[in-house]
Amino acid sequence: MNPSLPVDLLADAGIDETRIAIAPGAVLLRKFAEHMATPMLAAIGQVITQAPMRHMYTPGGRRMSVAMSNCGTYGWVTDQRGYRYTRTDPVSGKAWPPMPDVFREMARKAAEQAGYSDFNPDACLINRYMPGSRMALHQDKDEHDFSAPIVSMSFGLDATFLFGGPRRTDRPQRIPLGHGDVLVWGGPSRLHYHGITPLASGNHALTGDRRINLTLRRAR
Ligand SMILES: O=C(O)CCC(=O)C(=O)O
Ligand SMILES: [Fe+2]
Repeated sequence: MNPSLPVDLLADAGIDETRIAIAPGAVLLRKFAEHMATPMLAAIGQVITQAPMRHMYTPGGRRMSVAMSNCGTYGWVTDQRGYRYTRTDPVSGKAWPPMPDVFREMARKAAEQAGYSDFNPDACLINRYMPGSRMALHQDKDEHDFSAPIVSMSFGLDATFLFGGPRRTDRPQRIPLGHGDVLVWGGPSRLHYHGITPLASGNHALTGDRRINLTLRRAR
């Protein structure tokens, strides 16, 4: 089977169905990372042997249903002291594992496709969703500079991404995300509220009973 064939036929017909505008500054790149899923999942496996996935606690004391780890110069953490980026993993006291080149390059290419040149992420959050795991509507606003976009990659089970507006009360769009899909948002939508509805159970050939998300950002 040649999975790229239907896309090529669409491209020949002048239809670019893989690149979908979501909002000003926000683009969904369907299956953009699919061809690199196997090496990327292997790289995630390497990272989490050094910085194991863990359930963090919100500043309000709630255990997050999503398990997380990080790689890159900075890692995003949350505990009773608040949401922030750290250079070291609070569990081990060691630096976060380096960001695999394959993550950095995929993120850079996706950002470019979405109209953001020279994206240079210094932080990669790894999110693991099991059935029932969710992420409530929030803004990504712990970064110092909002000029860089966010690049978010999905692997494994399908999810429903909620993409809202600049106010928490703005009614979100429901965007189905599948294996290999990459969502990029920045510019006018950089601070838009977003989240993930509770993951449905299922089985994926590469990830089994879970969804893995990589969220790449410029923290500093
Ligand atoms: O899992 C996702 O697709 C979204 C993750 C997210 O919004 C975040 O980690 O800030
Ligand atoms: Fe987010």
